[in-house]
Amino acid sequence: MREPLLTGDTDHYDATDKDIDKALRPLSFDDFAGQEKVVENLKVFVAAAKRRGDALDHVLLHGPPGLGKTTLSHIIANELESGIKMTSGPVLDKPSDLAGLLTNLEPHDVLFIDEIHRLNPVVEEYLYSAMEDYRIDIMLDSGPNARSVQISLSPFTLIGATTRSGMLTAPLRARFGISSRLEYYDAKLLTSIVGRSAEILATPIDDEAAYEIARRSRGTPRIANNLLRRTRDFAQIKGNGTITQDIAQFALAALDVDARGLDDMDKRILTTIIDKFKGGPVGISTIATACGEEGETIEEVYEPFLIQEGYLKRTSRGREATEAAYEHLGRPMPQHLRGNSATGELFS
Ligand SMILES: Nc1ncnc2c1ncn2[C@@H]1O[C@H](COP(=O)(O)OP(=O)(O)OP(=O)(O)O)[C@@H](O)[C@H]1O
Ligand SMILES: [Mg+2]
Repeated sequence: MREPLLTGDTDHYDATDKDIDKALRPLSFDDFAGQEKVVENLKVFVAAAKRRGDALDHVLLHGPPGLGKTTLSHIIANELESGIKMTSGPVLDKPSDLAGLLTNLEPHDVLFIDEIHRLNPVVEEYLYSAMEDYRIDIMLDSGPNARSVQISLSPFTLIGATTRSGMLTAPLRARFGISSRLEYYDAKLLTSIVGRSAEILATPIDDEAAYEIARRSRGTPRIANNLLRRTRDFAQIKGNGTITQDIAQFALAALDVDARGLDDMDKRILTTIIDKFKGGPVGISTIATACGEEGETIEEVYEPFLIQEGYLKRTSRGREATEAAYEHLGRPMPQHLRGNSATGELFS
């Protein structure tokens, strides 16, 4: 089976791939390409907190997968010269799991909670006082002996990461003093990321090849790095080790990544809407069933890019394929769909 380029974290890689991942991860703000506004602001907040001797305010990082949320969290901890403890929403089953983590934090440490939109509501409740007052109330015993004790915590920074900021509850969102949205990277930035990664991997790569990989990476550094690793395999087996443009094009075609960076699932989503649902509008769950993919994954992973690139439109009645989608897939667009007449967008 083809290695999934988009979904999931790095669990499915073998050990060497994990090691490579680690090696490619930027460790300081200066190594981190792009997201200038986010990074500039974070630099100021980190410097100010350090100068005052305070813990950095809580940070929410949101945006599509693979854009650098986890990476930035490590960088923030590094720049704060603090420790970092990592966990994720679904893992924190009970309040005691959270209490265990919180009570082990040193002053100014970072607690990173990935997928924070998937916190158990009971655990989330406990997080409120921890974030606000650096204390938690723990229930000891149960039944008639039940009593609550208050535990003070070290001042700490919670960094929450999510691909679905819309799913965060209002009280939780309100407790983050800093909220940063990561955006897709342009091809130029990704070219420099590919160049840097190739250098770390000691793989020679031509400029055109780096650009070729970059522009087909769905604006996502994780994908750029994955495609680089796979093209490097092709260069070593089919070529002389150097990633040339020819090798890059060959490898990307073999990986089913098309000229605009759309992969198999992207294309499946668009062809489903066009061929099975006359271009839409069609609901996300219907698309999901027809494509054999989770609706949540489509919304989180695929749709944001397809919308940004102008292949897909979100309307009140569902998703619609755009003229660009018809064109890209080589399908004639029905006359009645031209000029948005079917979407009601002209008048909304
Ligand atoms: N700005 C950047 N410069 C260089 N490399 C980057 C940058 N952002 C991300 N990367 C690379 O992309 C990979 C994926 O980034 P990261 O794991 O931080 O994404 P994420 O936003 O946490 O994704 P997910 O939502 O899936 O958890 C990292 O291993 C890192 O090497
Ligand atoms: Mg992550």
